[in-house]
Amino acid sequence: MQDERTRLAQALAEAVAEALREDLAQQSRALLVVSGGSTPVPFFEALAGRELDWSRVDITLADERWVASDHKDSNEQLVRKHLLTGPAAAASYHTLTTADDAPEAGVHEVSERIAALSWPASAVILGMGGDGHTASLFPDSPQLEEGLTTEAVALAVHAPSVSQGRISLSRHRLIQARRHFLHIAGDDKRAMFARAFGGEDARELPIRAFLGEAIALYWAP
Ligand SMILES: O=C1O[C@H](COP(=O)(O)O)[C@@H](O)[C@H](O)[C@H]1O
Repeated sequence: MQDERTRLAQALAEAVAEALREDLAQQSRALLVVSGGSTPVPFFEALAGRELDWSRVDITLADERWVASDHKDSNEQLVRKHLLTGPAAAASYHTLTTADDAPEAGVHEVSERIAALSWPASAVILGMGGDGHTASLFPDSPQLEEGLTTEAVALAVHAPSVSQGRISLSRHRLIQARRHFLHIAGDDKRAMFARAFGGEDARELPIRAFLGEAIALYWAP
């Protein structure tokens, strides 16, 4: 099982590295949007070693927990530890947090920072939680409707199912990419993906809001 996840991570890393190389041949900078959580670690490690001109790559996250960057739940910490190493250490990372106490206070500054990057992104890699959430667009969040419909770059998010406030890029912003990938692992995620694929209501399973786009599924047991 672990071998299959490692192979999957390597295949995804090669596809994303190739996307970045292709775009960097045509433009001065390329943007990569990655997800947090636990699934991306082997992908980050595989991608970090790929040879390309990382000094012209900007990296940001699809979503972040509103915690300090050295907090164990910080997605940024995950990126710094597992992706911004080796050749990829030359990339520029753009944080989704500020020094403010709450995401509502920081969302404007974050949105301006992220809007200034080279959109459309070369690649957006989404994850999916066991409840069908993606980025921080949670089915039980009062901000879900806003996240699915706003044309703003990002929004502050709270949900009963998660303890920390969050910031998430909006659906509108996340679909602004040349390539989309969905990276998931495990039989429970496959079953959730099949359920999502078989229905339409993104308010029930937010990942559905991205399945109408061309999205490459990377799954391993
Ligand atoms: O909370 C989050 O969850 C999803 C899925 O994470 P995983 O650990 O089940 O892979 C992730 O895509 C998102 O970025 C993260 O903040």
